[in-house]
Amino acid sequence: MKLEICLFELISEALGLDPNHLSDMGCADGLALLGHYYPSCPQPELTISTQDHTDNDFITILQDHIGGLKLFYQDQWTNIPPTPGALVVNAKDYLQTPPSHSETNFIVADYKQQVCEFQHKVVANQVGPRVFVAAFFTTGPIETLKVYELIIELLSEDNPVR
Ligand SMILES: O=C(O)CCC(=O)C(=O)O
Ligand SMILES: [Fe+2]
Repeated sequence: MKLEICLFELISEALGLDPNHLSDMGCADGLALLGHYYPSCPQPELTISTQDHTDNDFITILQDHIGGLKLFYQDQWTNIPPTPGALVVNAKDYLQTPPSHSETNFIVADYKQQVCEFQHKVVANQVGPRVFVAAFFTTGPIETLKVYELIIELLSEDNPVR
């Protein structure tokens, strides 16, 4: 099974949906790849980070064996520790990675409680270069008139549309 299909199955199940729900919606239909090269930096403390941002996609899959990725969580910037051989799954709106679970690099937040804007950035590092390919699951580059609607199964009186 392809990794992205497996991930969207796990996310669907964690949200209490049918395992195929997110794939059937088309979340895995578009893939954009971006090569990243962060050179080693002799004085990281004098260097600004990348712009903080959220990814405009369903999920992003990253690898990080060096460190530098920071996530804005509970009003503070938190390091995402590098884990050789692991994949970091970064998600906009559907997921969240609480620091207490970050060693797993993949944790599903309660969509019903919180739909989060997932701000993150990358800071400079003395170690490097940090080189990898980021995989963005997005239908942005595909010409389509498809409209992604709310997942009504996740809405209730306690969790209305915000
Ligand atoms: O380099 C990283 O760890 C993250 C890169 C990133 O945030 C992005 O490509 O959107
Ligand atoms: Fe990003």
